[in-house]
Amino acid sequence: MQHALELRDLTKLYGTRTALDAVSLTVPPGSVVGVIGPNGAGKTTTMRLILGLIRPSGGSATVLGADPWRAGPDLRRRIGYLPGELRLDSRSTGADLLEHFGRISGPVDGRFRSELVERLGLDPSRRVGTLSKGNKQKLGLVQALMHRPELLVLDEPTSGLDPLVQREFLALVREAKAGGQAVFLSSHVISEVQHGADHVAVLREGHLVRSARVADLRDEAPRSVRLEMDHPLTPAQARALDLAGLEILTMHPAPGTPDGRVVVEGRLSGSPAALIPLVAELAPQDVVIEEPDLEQAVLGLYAQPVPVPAGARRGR
Ligand SMILES: Nc1ncnc2c1ncn2[C@@H]1O[C@H](COP(=O)(O)OP(=O)(O)OP(=O)(O)O)[C@@H](O)[C@H]1O
Repeated sequence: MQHALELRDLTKLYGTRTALDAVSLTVPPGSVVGVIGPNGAGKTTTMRLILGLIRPSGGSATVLGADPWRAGPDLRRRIGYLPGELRLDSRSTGADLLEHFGRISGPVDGRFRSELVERLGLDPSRRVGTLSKGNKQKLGLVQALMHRPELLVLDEPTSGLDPLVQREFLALVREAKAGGQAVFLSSHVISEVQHGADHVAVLREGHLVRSARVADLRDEAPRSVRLEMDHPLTPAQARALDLAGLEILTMHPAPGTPDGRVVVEGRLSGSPAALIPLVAELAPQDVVIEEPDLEQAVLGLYAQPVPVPAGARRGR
């Protein structure tokens, strides 16, 4: 199957500063890849390279089988792009702008455009200059989605949107995916990537520090565990729990329990399968095993040392 998007050792230098260093990544049709990373990680640079707005210093981006730097408007029409900073003519109404973008990226199915406007709650009769940040963002999303492009490139798509509209956006992403469209989105919001993407790419200082299925990253993420017991753990019991992957962080008397209950708090790495029978044997009064904390897993990647640069290549 041909990938909708294929980055191979993609590198971008601004002067001597390496904004992106040998990043390789693929996005098959009908899938959603979320790229996440701290400020300045290279997310926007990657998107601008995919759009052919800037030229790579090394490596390549292949977008729907073409080189975006050399391709013309025909390729552009097959992509829906939401830039991080929308620059729109403030005197035009939303409807005028959608007409205008439709002429460039069309053909546009008018009924689908109206559906998007309605689902995102956009008032297209208002002049852009009078719209709030979130309402401008809705306009940007409608123009990116309305021609049902084969590839969607969305830079921080939910920025400024209220939670209900965010939810609608995630539903639209799921529908796009089900219809075979490929989606490449950037986000600072880990939960958005968790709920919207199949695959996550973590960028840091221009390096791809992790590329994994969201489900795999989630399985590896730590979970908080809390046991409430009527006796403290013996050293042998603590060792057994440790061997099952539970790092015990605290063990203290439970507040508000005069009968001497003890609360054990710990962090579990990996699956709880080995832990559960041990916990059952301890017969605790209460057990809480939290959902895996993807945010902790990703923030951990932000903090790790960046690999030694592979050596950015100039020229093509
Ligand atoms: N036109 C430019 N000239 C020089 N340096 C640039 C330019 N654009 C980006 N950079 C630098 O490239 C690096 C990557 O920037 P980029 O905007 O791609 O990051 P980002 O991940 O999108 O960050 P943010 O989350 O803050 O939007 C940064 O160090 C940035 O300062």
